[in-house]
Amino acid sequence: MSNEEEEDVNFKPGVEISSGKANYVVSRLLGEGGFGAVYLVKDTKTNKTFAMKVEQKMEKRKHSKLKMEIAILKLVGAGKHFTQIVDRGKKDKEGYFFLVMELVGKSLGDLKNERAERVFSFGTGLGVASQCLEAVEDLHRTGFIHRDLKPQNYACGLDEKRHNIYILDFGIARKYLNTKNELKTPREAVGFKGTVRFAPLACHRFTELGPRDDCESWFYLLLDLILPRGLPWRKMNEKGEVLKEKEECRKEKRDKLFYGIKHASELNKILDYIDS
Ligand SMILES: Nc1ncnc2c1ncn2[C@@H]1O[C@H](COP(=O)(O)OP(=O)(O)OP(=O)(O)O)[C@@H](O)[C@H]1O
Repeated sequence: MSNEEEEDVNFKPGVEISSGKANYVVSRLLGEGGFGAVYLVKDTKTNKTFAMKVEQKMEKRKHSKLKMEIAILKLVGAGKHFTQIVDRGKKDKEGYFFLVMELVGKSLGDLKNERAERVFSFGTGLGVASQCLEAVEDLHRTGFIHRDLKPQNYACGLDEKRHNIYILDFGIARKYLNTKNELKTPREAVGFKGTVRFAPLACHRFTELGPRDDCESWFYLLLDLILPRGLPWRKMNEKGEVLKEKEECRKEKRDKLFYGIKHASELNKILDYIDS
């Protein structure tokens, strides 16, 4: 494969992309991830704005993240916590896939960081997190787990949908049910996937994840939104060190985990419930 083929798609503002359905013009880059980029685009006929996620086609990449996202968004259908698919396509000559979807607003991570105290109030955090959990529940019903829940992968809607929370980025989601709706046989060893700060214990231990592990990441997300001092392992990068801290926070460091917030006993119960 030539270097040229491996170069990432890099759209400048003004670039036009046409599909069988519509013509889109790129306004600006919204964000970049490991496998592609998301652009703000406008339908040139209707002037409506959307988000376009673009992924470079690569022979060496066995599984397209974008195809996975499209498959999941199709499965969940009109779920209120999922961005609706507007259009999708493949550009064989230019070598990329694209997905045009409903445009959403800022991520929970960005909204939290914009606050002076870099934290939501307990009430806001709880309200937001309960919508985040609803979204995961809807996803689990389709037989998939997300495996990378974090404030950066949730966003608020726009305008009249500004109080609605959307779940984003299904690039490392995995099917946990087989065609008979039974749990798939767990693999013996699994590579670390996801984000160290929000990873469940099972991920650190290289074992197969299931729906409960998404719930564990969701619980870390809830704490991240409301803890004035952040998660106890927020400054650690080394996976082994983070695992040790997460384990200790189950035992002698429980108080440290919930330091500075009310309703610690209820939060304790939620963590025990997830762990059991
Ligand atoms: N529908 C959307 N509307 C507005 N912004 C979006 C939308 N989807 C994604 N974004 C933004 O684009 C950025 C990248 O999105 P996303 O995380 O889905 O991409 P990714 O390539 O899968 O990233 P990663 O490699 O981190 O998993 C994020 O900042 C996200 O907030």
